[in-house]
Amino acid sequence: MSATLLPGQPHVHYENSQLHVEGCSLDALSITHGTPLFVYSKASMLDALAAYQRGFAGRNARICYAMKANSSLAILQLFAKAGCGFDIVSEGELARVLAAGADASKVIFSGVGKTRAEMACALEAGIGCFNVESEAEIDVLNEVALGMGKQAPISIRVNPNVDPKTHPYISTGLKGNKFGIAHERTLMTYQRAAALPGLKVVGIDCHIGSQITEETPYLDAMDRMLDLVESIEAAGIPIHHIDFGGGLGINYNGDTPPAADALWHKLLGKLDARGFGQRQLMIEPGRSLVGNAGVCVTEVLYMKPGEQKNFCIVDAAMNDLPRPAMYQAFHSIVPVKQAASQSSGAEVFDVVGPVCESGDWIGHDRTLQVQSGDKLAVLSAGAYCMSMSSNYNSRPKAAEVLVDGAHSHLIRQRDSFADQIRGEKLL
Ligand SMILES: Cc1ncc(COP(=O)(O)O)c(C=O)c1O
Ligand SMILES: N[C@@H](CCCC[NH3+])C(=O)O
Repeated sequence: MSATLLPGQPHVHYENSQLHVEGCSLDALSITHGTPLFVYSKASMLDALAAYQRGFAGRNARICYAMKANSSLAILQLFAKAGCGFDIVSEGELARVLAAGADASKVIFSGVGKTRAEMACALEAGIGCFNVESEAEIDVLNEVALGMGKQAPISIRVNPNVDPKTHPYISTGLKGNKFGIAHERTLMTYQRAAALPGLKVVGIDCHIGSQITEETPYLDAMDRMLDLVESIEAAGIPIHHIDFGGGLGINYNGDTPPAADALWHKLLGKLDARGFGQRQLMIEPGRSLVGNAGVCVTEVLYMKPGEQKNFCIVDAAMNDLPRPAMYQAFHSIVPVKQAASQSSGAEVFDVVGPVCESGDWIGHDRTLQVQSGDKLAVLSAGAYCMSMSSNYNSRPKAAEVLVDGAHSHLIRQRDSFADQIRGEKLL
């Protein structure tokens, strides 16, 4: 018996040439549940969480899982049971975390466009904090809270103008981004918010971007945040918690982000040095908790040799895995069964889906030894894949399985076509 680990995927390995997630064979799971199929490792998610927990040992810290990365109920339940709070960005996300058993007081609500209805719903549920993103939102939240006879707990999300050195679509902490309140306007905005009777200032927040693989942007952002906390407190407004957002990257293609515990060791050093070491901390990690825990299994439908390109057409598509089309993102693609001879017969293919768009690709120029009927696994598909999937081309959303050791649990069935047309009316 031979076990071969895959880089960056601690719970995905070949055993006797068959790809496994923990103790479950992906070939067997895809025979039972069909393809495309998302398969997640519970141990991988809990290990990723443990790295943050180690980093915060002995500190007053709360890990609020940014559920937009993967909002499957069973995954939310797993993090809720592990003691996490949640970072949400819509009423729909609030409904999901509450359905999964989350403690509302550990929920924080981010996003630049919260509606009055969403604010009211979150106030009614008793969430822990609104991360307010504009001066206009401050006034609306104050009005909504007063109308309900409540006070809304708030942090102001600061845009620290730090370059996270990531894809421009997932950078959020630069002046040109729509997120947060400009660093220079932060103090006056706190002073305004603190004077409003419907609001209670509890913290400060930032989130500078996603898939960050360097520590410098975090260290710079922390300096800027602590400067602000000092000036806000000097103006007589106490800041009970510091929320430092999420954004830590994962290994997709040889990326080497810092480990969560090592990064936080450095950041806590900064907090300690400036006397903020005992302040309550919050973070909002998404991708780094779930990204490397998931794979998407897909079956090869057709091999299509061409004059300029060879295509390997699979049954997963941009509606299941939108990241390549949206950000030219790279996901490793590996066979579910390793061929007897690794080198002979391998060719270079574009791996593409059935959707009617030239942008429907999963991998460009991949060297594979495949034929129709074979299965492939798209790696690092735990974050921003299922949660960004759609029914484009009226394709059903894929099923999802959570693996726990040798056990597998179907946590979401493939959509039915009846589900897709429910709620629509013929004229
Ligand atoms: C406000 C906020 N918090 C947290 C996250 C989670 O980011 P990531 O999945 O990169 O950790 C995001 C997404 O970038 C976000 O917009
Ligand atoms: N959807 C992005 C991350 C967005 C983070 C949310 N602000 C991705 O797949 O990389």
